[in-house]
Order: sequence, then structure tokens, then C-alpha cells
Amino acid sequence: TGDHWGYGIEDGPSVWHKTYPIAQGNRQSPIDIVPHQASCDPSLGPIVLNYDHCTSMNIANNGHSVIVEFDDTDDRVVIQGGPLDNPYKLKQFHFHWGGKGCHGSEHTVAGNSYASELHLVHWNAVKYGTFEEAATAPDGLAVLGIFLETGDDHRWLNMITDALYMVKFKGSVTDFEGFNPMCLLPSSLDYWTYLGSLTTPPLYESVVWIILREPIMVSEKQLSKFRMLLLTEEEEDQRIHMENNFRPPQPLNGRKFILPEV
Ligand SMILES: Cc1ccnc(S(N)(=O)=O)n1
Ligand SMILES: [Zn+2]
Repeated sequence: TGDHWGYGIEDGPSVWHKTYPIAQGNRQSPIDIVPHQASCDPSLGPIVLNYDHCTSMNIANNGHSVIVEFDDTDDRVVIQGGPLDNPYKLKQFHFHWGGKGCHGSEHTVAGNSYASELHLVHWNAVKYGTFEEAATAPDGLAVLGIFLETGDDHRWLNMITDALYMVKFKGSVTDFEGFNPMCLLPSSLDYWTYLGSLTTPPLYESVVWIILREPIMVSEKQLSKFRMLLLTEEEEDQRIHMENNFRPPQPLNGRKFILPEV
């Protein structure tokens, strides 16, 4: 039992609908963002991030990505403003990436994909009692998406890439305390926003997506460390590297992606 989905030919995005029919729903993610086709909404304010008292707990390899999880028992780590009616609490962040020399972002911009994409997953703890409950509600989650482009070394990403060897195998987890994701943000919080879904099973249509327009720069060397992660467990003989763990853009179905008046 458990997750039998992946990103391969047999278990990848093109067959997810067989187990998760919502994969063919009308507000699926990711999407291709075409900037000049975006709608303007001057009433949309800036995104406000309060990650000050960050309490990261651990870093884990769940067989699909590498995830840094946060203690969401306090209400200090929040995102608000923009399209959000109330503050959402940070639960975890994780990445999606390509193979060597291949791009691996999920959202694309005018058909162009970035090397990787960081997702900071937040949940509406004002309206819902648990993350799990919020994850099935149409306004339950807010995911902040940040594009990673290859260039210079990112000085703070090293804290994450240096920990990856400790979670090489699927199912491994290790302490990772006090990491503040503020250091992973680009200089501008200009964003596009639209209503979508989780980009991996169970693909719930519960996400207010907020995609930052400015990418952060990371080096090819740092990205290569993500590809060292394995899909397989320590005791397995076969060793399959974790790469190309991204879902391609899904139909817009008449949705608009919006940017605040700049
Ligand atoms: C928590 C969670 C589960 C599945 N997928 C996502 S994602 N990739 O849409 O951020 N987040
Ligand atoms: Zn994601």
C-alpha cells in the first residue's frame, strides 16, 4: 500500500489519473504563465512574509522530493496579504528539479522552464483545524513558488545541499533545526497568483498559488547534489537517482493568472 506513483514511464504524470481522477480536474497545477496574457488586479496588495521565528525541525527524503518540515504549532511563521484573506502557516518546503543539464521547474513562463522550483507550503490554520483538513479545502493551502536558475553559487542553499547526503535514501530523515527560508527569497516579491492544485498526488484542488517572478540563482554544482538523492531505500539493491520530479503544465480551463498592478 502507500505511494505507488512516481515520475517514470510506468507511474508518471500521464497515468496518475488512473488512481487520482482529479488529475483531469479543472484547476490543476502547474500551468504555463504567459506574462502578457496575465490579468491585472490593482486591489491585490503585496505578499507579506513573517518567517522571523522560524522553527524548522527536520529534512527528509520521501521518495519524491527532499522536504524541510516546520513546527506549525505556533502561529508566528506566516504568509499573508496578496490574494490571501488571512494568514497561512508554513508547514514545509521542498524542491522539484531536472536531470543533468535539463530544466525541472513545474510552472513555466511563456513556455520556458527554469532549472528547479522551490515550493513553500502553507495552510489556512484560521479556518481549518489541521493541515490534512486544509489540504482538501478550496482555500486551504497557499504555496509560494520560487524559480531556481543556474548561475552563481547560492550562499545559503549550501546549508541544504550539505545536508542532502544524510537523507540519501528514501525514507531517511534527520534533524535540521533553525533554518530560516527567508534566505531563499529573491530581492523582489512581485508575483503572479492563480487557483490550482497540489502538483503531486493526491492532486487536491486546494491551493492558492503565489509564484514569484524573480528567480534565485543557484550553481550547477549545488543542483547536482539534489540528483544524488535516491528514490530507493537503503536495503534495496537497485539505486535509482531522484531527478526530473516535476509535473508538466496542465490545461488552464479558462482560469486567469493575476498580477497586482505594478
Ligand atoms: C504538501 C504537498 C503535497 C503534494 N504536492 C505539493 S506541491 N508540489 O503542490 O507543493 N505539496
Ligand atoms: Zn511541489
